[in-house]
Amino acid sequence: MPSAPPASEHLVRHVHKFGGSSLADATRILSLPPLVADGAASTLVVVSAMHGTTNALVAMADEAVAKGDWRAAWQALRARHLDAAAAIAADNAALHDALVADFDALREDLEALTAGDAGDARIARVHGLGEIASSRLVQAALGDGWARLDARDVLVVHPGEMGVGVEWEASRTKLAAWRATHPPQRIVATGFIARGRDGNDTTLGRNGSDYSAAILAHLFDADELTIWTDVDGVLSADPRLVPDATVLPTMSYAEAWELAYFGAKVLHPQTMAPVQARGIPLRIRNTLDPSVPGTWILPENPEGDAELSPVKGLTIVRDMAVLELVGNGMVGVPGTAEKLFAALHGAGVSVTMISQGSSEHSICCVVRASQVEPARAAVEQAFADAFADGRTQAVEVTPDIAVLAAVGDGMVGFPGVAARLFGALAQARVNIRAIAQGASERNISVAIAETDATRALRAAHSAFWLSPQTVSVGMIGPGNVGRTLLAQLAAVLPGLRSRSQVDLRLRAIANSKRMALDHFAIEPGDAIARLHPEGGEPLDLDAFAAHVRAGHIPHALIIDCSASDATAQKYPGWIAAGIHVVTPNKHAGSGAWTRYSALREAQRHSGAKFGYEATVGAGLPVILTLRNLIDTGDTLHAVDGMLSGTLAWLFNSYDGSRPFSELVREARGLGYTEPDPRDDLSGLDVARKLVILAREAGLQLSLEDVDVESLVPEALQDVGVEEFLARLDELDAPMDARLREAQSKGLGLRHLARLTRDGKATVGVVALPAEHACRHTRLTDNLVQFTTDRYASNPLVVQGPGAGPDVTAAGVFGDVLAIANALGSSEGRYA
Ligand SMILES: NC(=O)C1=CN([C@@H]2O[C@H](COP(=O)(O)OP(=O)(O)OC[C@H]3O[C@@H](n4cnc5c(N)ncnc54)[C@H](O)[C@@H]3O)[C@@H](O)[C@H]2O)C=CC1
Ligand SMILES: N[C@@H](CC=O)C(=O)O
Repeated sequence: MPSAPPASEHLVRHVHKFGGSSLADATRILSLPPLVADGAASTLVVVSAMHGTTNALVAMADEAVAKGDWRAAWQALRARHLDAAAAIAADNAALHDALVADFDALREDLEALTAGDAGDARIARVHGLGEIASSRLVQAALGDGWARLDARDVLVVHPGEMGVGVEWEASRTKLAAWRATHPPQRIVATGFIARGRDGNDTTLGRNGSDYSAAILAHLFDADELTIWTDVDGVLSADPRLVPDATVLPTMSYAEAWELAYFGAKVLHPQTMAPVQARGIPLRIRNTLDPSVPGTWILPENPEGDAELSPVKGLTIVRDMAVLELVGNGMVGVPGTAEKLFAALHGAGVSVTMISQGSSEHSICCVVRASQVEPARAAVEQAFADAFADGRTQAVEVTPDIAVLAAVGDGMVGFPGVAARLFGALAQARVNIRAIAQGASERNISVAIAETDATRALRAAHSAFWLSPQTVSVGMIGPGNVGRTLLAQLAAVLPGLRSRSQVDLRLRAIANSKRMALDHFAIEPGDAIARLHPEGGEPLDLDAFAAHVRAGHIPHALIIDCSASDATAQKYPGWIAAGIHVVTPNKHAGSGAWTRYSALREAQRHSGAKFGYEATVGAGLPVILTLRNLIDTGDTLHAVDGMLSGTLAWLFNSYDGSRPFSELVREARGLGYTEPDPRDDLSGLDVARKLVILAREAGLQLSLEDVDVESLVPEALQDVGVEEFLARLDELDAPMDARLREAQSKGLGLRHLARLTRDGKATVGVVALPAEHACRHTRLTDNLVQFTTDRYASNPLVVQGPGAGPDVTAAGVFGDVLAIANALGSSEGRYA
């Protein structure tokens, strides 16, 4: 850690550092000036090499040392820089000449390497040429009034065990000398390169420009350091692995250090120390979108920050191995740990994680896979005596390990963080091999099998960053009901998210032919467009379900708004896999008993819910009412009434003034009928509802047990839907005769259903007197009477609109919300 200077000098106010991605070509370089024109009177810009340049230079140096051919690569790199110079400042001959001289010097170094005249300084000079060249380009792009600082003239460093260390006093002296010959002005400085104590060229190590910028910010006593990159800031996890990773608005130096050390790529791990020593705020911003606020890295997290999540970020380090020293004779013996770690130190092995149970029977540590064999050999040698006399038994190595680290200042003194992490890993079936948490409580690390790494990271991330009521939703069947439900979701979801923890993410949509899957979320209002024309991909219900059941989202739910038996076939499997299912589709509830029992059995095992309230009475609470009666110990004697919205509307409207067929067409147009209206007219739809209610009441009823009167003439039973609709008027004469006969007796027609406790079920048209309750219904009203022990002489009645896209979609939505609400914990988000 550098020491703070005696007094604050503020030689520059603001240091900006641009990485290779911000310097990819002349266009990007020309876009930098506005980013540094922030009003600061004194500014220092630190640059990396142009994108890909350092890799090219390293490859050239390797090629030269191997006496291979580096000339074509040299030529290409030179041309790239001269082209960029021409694009940035065509008439700047000095810039052109300086670059030509740089590349001539590079060629001389490469020739020397080829000739066998190697040496670290020469190699470092080759590696660092990219920063020399890019600093010239950036200086030209920034225009007049910018001096160029070759960091080798100022920075003095030495190699150390923890990486390159800075010779602060020597560097300050050199800076003072440099400043004496350079009037105060704005400066462009090279990143990455420096001088060693011996005066030779050296570098700060790969990706060391962040570190350069932090050192220069410290030396110039800057007020602020901005590191410009190509991402929006520091993310809560690697977004390539965790699609829901979010940009962290703030973090502390300590958190940033832990995250960088444990593999977060956005910062070089050594960057923090120089800025921390002076408390210089560090900000990560995106050159591609400067409007994004980015991430502030500050001495302390702002107050209230931990309420967002006690864990700031999660990282995964792969290619690790667990090394465990096991021995009965180690218990209570002082010095064992010292001996073990001294042996590892002696072998140059870096230890990432240490864990020892209080029994002291074994000490376990995690090391890089590439170092595990030297580590094993060193430990075996150090404990040779203990092995010989049996005090230690084995050095066990478990390969293919990854370390998952959860980092956050907010974990300090916050109960339940470890429980949440371990709970999430357990739920994702990730076995933990070793655990380490320092007394700082800022980092919990777990060693897991490398094959579990991505799953573990996603599960842990969702546990800390997503609401426990985040649900990955897939919707099948955007027809009358489905389309209306999408509109309801579009209207309600934004408010729902802001006033509750329920976070429904529509991630998949399918019709009978195609499906569209989205990693994040589809706006409900855009969902249908995603399928048209020929959008998405061919429908595959298994792939659809697998996508909905994303590992990184806590819960999954499929809404089936089709009338398809094929989709209903899938419910038991989906429910067994933990996917909740909500549907107005009656096939599963009323279909084959074996499938129905399989579905219920799957529910018992997985705990996933099956919401099918809308299958009876659309949005009315019919199933809920019956379930409450049964669950509270009542006994059902009978259910009877009107269970078809379509037939209710037809018989409420049919007075002989218009043909029956015309009314059927109108009911279809209003979205009351089933996709095939014969399902209504044949009584099948009502029979399905009776079966659903019977099963809910504990009766093993099936469709074939229901005595159904059909209104569909035999000749129309087996034709296609279109032909049936074309020949609808064949219904008119028989219906007309029936109506007239009823009217002649002062009666009116109604479609009724009845189920009794002995399993007798009937469905059909009945002529009723004017005083009958079913004659006092309106439009699509369903009227369902439950006669029970408690409601014996005066049945409990549920009445109201029983068909139509609006009320049905609302019934489906109600089921979805009931499930999502039940997923929440009563303890609050992170309590
Ligand atoms: N309309 C209403 O008032 C009520 C309807 N229901 C039920 O709601 C469901 C939907 O009814 P509507 O929206 O009127 O039907 P619809 O015919 O307008 O829409 C059905 C949708 O399902 C899709 N689909 C059909 N077969 C499919 C398959 N094999 N795989 C995937 N998708 C498939 C179609 O592409 C279409 O998007 C039906 O099960 C119906 O019984 C339940 C209560 C009331
Ligand atoms: N077609 C059905 C719709 C609801 O289940 C009806 O009319 O009742």
